[in-house]
Amino acid sequence: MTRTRIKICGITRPEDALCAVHSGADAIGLVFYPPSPRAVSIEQAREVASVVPPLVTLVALFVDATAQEIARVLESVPVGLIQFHGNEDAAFCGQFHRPWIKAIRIKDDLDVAAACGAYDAASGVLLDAWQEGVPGGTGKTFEWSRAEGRTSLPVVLAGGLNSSNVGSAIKTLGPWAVDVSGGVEVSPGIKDAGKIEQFIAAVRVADQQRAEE
Ligand SMILES: O=C(O)c1ccccc1NCC(=O)[C@H](O)[C@H](O)COP(=O)(O)O
Repeated sequence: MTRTRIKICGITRPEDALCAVHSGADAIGLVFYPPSPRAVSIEQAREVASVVPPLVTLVALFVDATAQEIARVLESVPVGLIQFHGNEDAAFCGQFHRPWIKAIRIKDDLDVAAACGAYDAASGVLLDAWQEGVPGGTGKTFEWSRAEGRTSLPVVLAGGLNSSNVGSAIKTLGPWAVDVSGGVEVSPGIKDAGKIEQFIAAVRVADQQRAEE
């Protein structure tokens, strides 16, 4: 049975990281983008990292940060994967000797195959909703079928997911992983244990249904 991997993004507190991990999350996302209400400092990130056990991936998310800013985080925080969420090109993303994924925001007129193809050296692409002036964490979905068969890279599906819609998202696209932030929150950056558990349970139900098809 394919087990859809689960990333809980925008974690700011160790207790939320622990809750996500104990509920079955595979990855914890830390937002290093100061304008975000979910942004963490290096100190906060280290506190979160200190409770994350081995074999759970800590993902550091940047939006058009400088190479120096990114290097400073990588020196201090045990980051397993970098998520680039801005206008970074593939050469920039590849310079940190760390696995990385690139967020592709699905605007109406976007050629999804070409946009993903520009990052074929990535470990995967994170497909997210597009909203003018908001680089991520929008709480919005996009038309998942638009991404069907458009890339051979592993797909991390994001954007407006929650326990009610993640099952149909998995059924439509069969992504390698799903990513959620707002759908498991009480308020930006503060996660809800019950919502995390429900989200992960919904992913497992969808996995089971796919296996039985
Ligand atoms: O979460 C943020 O505030 C954020 C800000 C700027 C760029 C990216 C951001 N989050 C990226 C994520 O990985 C989110 O999980 C993804 O966009 C989905 O968010 P949501 O729609 O709230 O589930």
